[in-house]
Amino acid sequence: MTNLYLISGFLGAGKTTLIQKLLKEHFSGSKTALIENDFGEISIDAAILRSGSVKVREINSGCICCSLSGDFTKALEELLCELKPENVLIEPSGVGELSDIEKSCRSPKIASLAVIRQKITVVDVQRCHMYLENFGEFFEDQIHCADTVILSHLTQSPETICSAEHLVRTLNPHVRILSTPLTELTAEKILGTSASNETDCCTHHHGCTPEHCTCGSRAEDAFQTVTVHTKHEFTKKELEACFAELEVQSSQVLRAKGIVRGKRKFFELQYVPKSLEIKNCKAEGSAICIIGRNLPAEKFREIFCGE
Ligand SMILES: Nc1nc2c(ncn2[C@@H]2O[C@H](COP(=O)(O)OP(=O)(O)OP(=O)(O)O)[C@@H](O)[C@H]2O)c(=O)[nH]1
Repeated sequence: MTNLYLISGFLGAGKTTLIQKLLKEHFSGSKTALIENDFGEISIDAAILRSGSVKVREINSGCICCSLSGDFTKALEELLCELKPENVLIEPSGVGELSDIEKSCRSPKIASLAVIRQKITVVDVQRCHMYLENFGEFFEDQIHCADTVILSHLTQSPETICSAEHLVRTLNPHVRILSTPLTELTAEKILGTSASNETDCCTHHHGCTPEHCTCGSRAEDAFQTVTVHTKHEFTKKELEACFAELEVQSSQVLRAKGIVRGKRKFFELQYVPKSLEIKNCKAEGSAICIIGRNLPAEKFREIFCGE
């Protein structure tokens, strides 16, 4: 039996960061595969994770369990049959519903090949109240169905951490909450106690089965993505100025990420509201994916010298 680990969390919460840590510290010596689903035209996460050594299968656009439910179950089944991995890590898009992914993983075909070991949800303590208020249906489901919640972006005051913990507890009284910074948590601590039991933990039902799911249209109705392809060679300063302008043009950007060209190198861009990270990057790329509502696509193309 292959072990399945579901890693969910809202946009920008820290899923990929957690997966990178687990791959390095726990799964490196084992046959481990990763299924990635970015909400957008291209998968930035897959490009970043592929620059390591792990086998990555990506499913783009929409939500893996929903509009592409058949594709997801098929991709997972193929992967299980072809590779026979010991472990598969599944990262749904930030607007994927954990309950739906779980249902797909418990479908008869998959259940005969693999078993869910852990359902982990990463929760950004700085933004969780805002996300619950504005995107409750996606956010609640991810917490409600988790075995373990890892709190992220813990740089704020202890009160913020306490109120995030309280919010999580209200949505899922029995969940295990880890509130130590990710850098100080061991992989064993994260994966150690398998709280996952074989009963259907999730009482939230919205009438979808993996085969006939309507959630994809919900995610696609609620969120818009704009992908800007750009061959421009940026400096860090220029990129900072571009994102400052992006915030002027739209207050409804929830997430942006991309890989763009710099002078003789590539930059990985990670943006969540009010925070931009620019890192040197091994993977090559020339696109930025922006997620939010009522996005001015043309303005964004102008800002990033898009094609
Ligand atoms: N300060 C801080 N930054 C973090 C933490 N976790 C992740 N980040 C940063 O937040 C950004 C988004 O992190 P990702 O790991 O890509 O988030 P994600 O949940 O995979 O994002 P999507 O899949 O795009 O929704 C990156 O710049 C990370 O370096 C954390 O605990 N603290």
